[in-house]
Amino acid sequence: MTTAALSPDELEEALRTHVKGYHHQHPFHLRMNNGESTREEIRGWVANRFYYQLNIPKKDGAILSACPDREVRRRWVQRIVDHDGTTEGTGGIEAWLRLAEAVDLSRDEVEDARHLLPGVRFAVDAYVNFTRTKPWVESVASSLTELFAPDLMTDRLAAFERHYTWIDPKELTYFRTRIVQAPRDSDHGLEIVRKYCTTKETQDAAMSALSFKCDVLWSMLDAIDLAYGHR
Ligand SMILES: O=C(O)c1cc(C(=O)O)c2c(n1)C(=O)C(=O)c1cc(C(=O)O)[nH]c1-2
Repeated sequence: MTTAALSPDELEEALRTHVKGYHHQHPFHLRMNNGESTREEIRGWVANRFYYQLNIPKKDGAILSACPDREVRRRWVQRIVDHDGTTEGTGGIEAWLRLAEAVDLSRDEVEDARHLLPGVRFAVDAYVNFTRTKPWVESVASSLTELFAPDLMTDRLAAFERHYTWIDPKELTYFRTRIVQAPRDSDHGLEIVRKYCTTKETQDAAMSALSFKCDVLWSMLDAIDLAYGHR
């Protein structure tokens, strides 16, 4: 650890090294992208990931409520619109439910959380609680796992189209949309962290926030792997 504050470019570089703890390397994802997942594993993953999707707008609402910067709020609010949609049948959560139907889960069984694993619930709740209790810039830093998401989603989309042909490819809209939205979101998050984290203390906090978030995503997959993984 250095003692002096980093320049914005050095900080960005340090944040990007967190890719080494990102969940694209989790054995469950490696198998999924290799075409080795069973239908049961895919269904278990889709049903459980729904709880993450459902909670993203709540954590973005927590960030908005703590953010004093009007210009940031004007842009950040778009994330809630992206996930919740503006009318019935629109938005990311709806797209995820359509993915669930495409893997032969009913909307009911996904929405009533009957498949939700305790470990996934704890991990997702920890993320929302983090954003409710930590300084808003740290919460923004925690969202920067999105820097690494597009590559994983691009690989996932290709893997689904190639290996899991039992899933209607037109119901993979969620991933196609996020591949476009995530870079826009992470650019904004990065801009905020570069601007506000100018001391060693705030930079260390941003780094810890991003590690914490990598752990949230990793823990979700640990729980899913333990429950559904065929090894
Ligand atoms: O499927 C994935 O691997 C993945 C990862 C992440 C991420 O890295 O945080 C997000 C998403 N998906 C996602 O769909 C999403 O909407 C999202 C929002 C956020 C966030 O922290 O604000 N991360 C992610």
